[in-house]
Parts: sequence; C-alpha cells; structure tokens
Amino acid sequence: MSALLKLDKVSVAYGQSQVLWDIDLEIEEGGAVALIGRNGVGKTTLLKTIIGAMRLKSGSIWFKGKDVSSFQSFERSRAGIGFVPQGRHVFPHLTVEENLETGLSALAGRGHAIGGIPEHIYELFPKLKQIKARKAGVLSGGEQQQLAMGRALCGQPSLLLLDEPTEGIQPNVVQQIEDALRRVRTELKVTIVIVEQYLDFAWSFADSYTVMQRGRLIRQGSTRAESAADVAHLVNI
Ligand SMILES: Nc1ncnc2c1ncn2[C@@H]1O[C@H](COP(=O)(O)OP(=O)(O)OP(=O)(O)O)[C@@H](O)[C@H]1O
Repeated sequence: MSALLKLDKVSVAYGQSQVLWDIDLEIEEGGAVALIGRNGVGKTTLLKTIIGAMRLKSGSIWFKGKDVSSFQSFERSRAGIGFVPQGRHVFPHLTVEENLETGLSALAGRGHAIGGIPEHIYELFPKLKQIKARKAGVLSGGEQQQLAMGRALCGQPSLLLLDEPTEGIQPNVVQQIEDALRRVRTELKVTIVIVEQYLDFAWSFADSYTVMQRGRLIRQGSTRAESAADVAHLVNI
C-alpha cells in the first residue's frame, strides 16, 4: 500500500540558514503520528513545509501518490491537507460561525456543494454550536483550539496536521480535545499528525512517533511497543 503522504529527502532553509535536512517520512492512511523533539529542532517548519508555506531547497513531497512539491498552499489544502497552527490563529473579530466558514474555502473546485457548516462539526464540538455567534477573540484557549480544529475540518481534509494542540490548554479540556481527535480519526477517517511536547498526550493518542533533532528525523517507532520514558531523553531539555 502506498503512503498517504511521503517526503523524499526534503531539505528546507530560511535564507542561508538550513533548518531541515534530508527528511524521509511516510505517513500511512489511517495513522496517527506524533512528531516530537526539543524546542527549535524544526517541527513547525516541517509542518509548514508539508502545507506548502516553505519552499523546498531539495527533495519532493507526495500526497495521494501525486507529486505536490510545486503546489501552492491553497492547492494543497484543496487536495486534502488540513492544518491547525500553533497558537490557533483564529480570526478574533469574526464570530465562531464566520471562522468556521473560512474553512469551507478548501472545498472550492472539489465538486462539493458548499453549503453551511456541516452538522458533524457541531456534533464533534457541541460547545461551538452554543457559542457560534460569539466573537472568536473572547473565547478561552480550549474553545479557540476546538474552533481551529473545526475550521480545518470544514475543508474535509484526508490528512490533518496539528501543531501543539494542547499548548496552554487546561487539563480537563485536553481530554476533550483528545476525544474529538479520536473521533476525527475513526468516524471521519482522517489521518492525523500532531506536533506535541506533552508526551503523555502523544502516547495516549498516537500509534507511532517520530523524533526530530537538529532538523533531522533521528528515530521512529511504535507508541504501543515503546514507552514515552524510552524516548523522553531525546525530547526533554
Ligand atoms: N521565520 C524564520 N526565519 C528564520 N529562522 C527561523 C524562522 N522560523 C524558525 N526559524 C528557525 O528554524 C529553526 C526551527 O524552528 P521551528 O519553529 O521549526 O522549530 P520547532 O521544533 O517547531 O520549535 P518549537 O517547539 O519552539 O515550536 C529554529 O532554529 C528557528 O529559530
């Protein structure tokens, strides 16, 4: 079976400063993968590279068997790559519902009838329905995280990338986010990659992990066969 996403010797630089080196990565359809590593090793840059926000210095990116290396961000999102950025980046002056509507743009040109917000988004995140007329800027961190996830899911991605979804979120809300992500995976059949500093969450949610160090992927394995303690020394400062 071919991988849903494949990175082949991907290198990326900010100007003269190379940040990603020869990244080879394959994500199987249906998987849940945690990308872990210390601060500044290049995890966010790797997600931005996959969504098309960074130009490749060398290498190629394949999605659903197609070389998408030269695709712009909007084309990758229409191809089915969804992204929930670190810090959420919801539009503070738009309402919850208007924020969700911005996610529908990824459906353009894909033969979907673009109607209102799909009901399953509100079923996944009932809180969003209750507060749909509220401005996003006044929401709690947990509500904004749910909104950012809902917005990405409005584009019906087959791959969802999330950058530190638990950062700054209260522990009881972390559980809700995990439950929602689990349903996204099983019910909506979305393949998921999370960048995560919080190893307990990564181990509880993902079935495989990959560790990044100084711009390279140095280790991959199963979260079921190994414990978080086995890799903590590669991640903790
Ligand atoms: N816009 C930029 N211009 C120049 N260098 C950058 C830029 N963004 C990030 N970097 C550098 O690239 C490297 C990787 O950063 P990146 O944010 O991808 O790491 P990270 O693993 O996601 O870190 P964190 O866990 O702190 O978010 C770091 O050395 C960072 O300083």
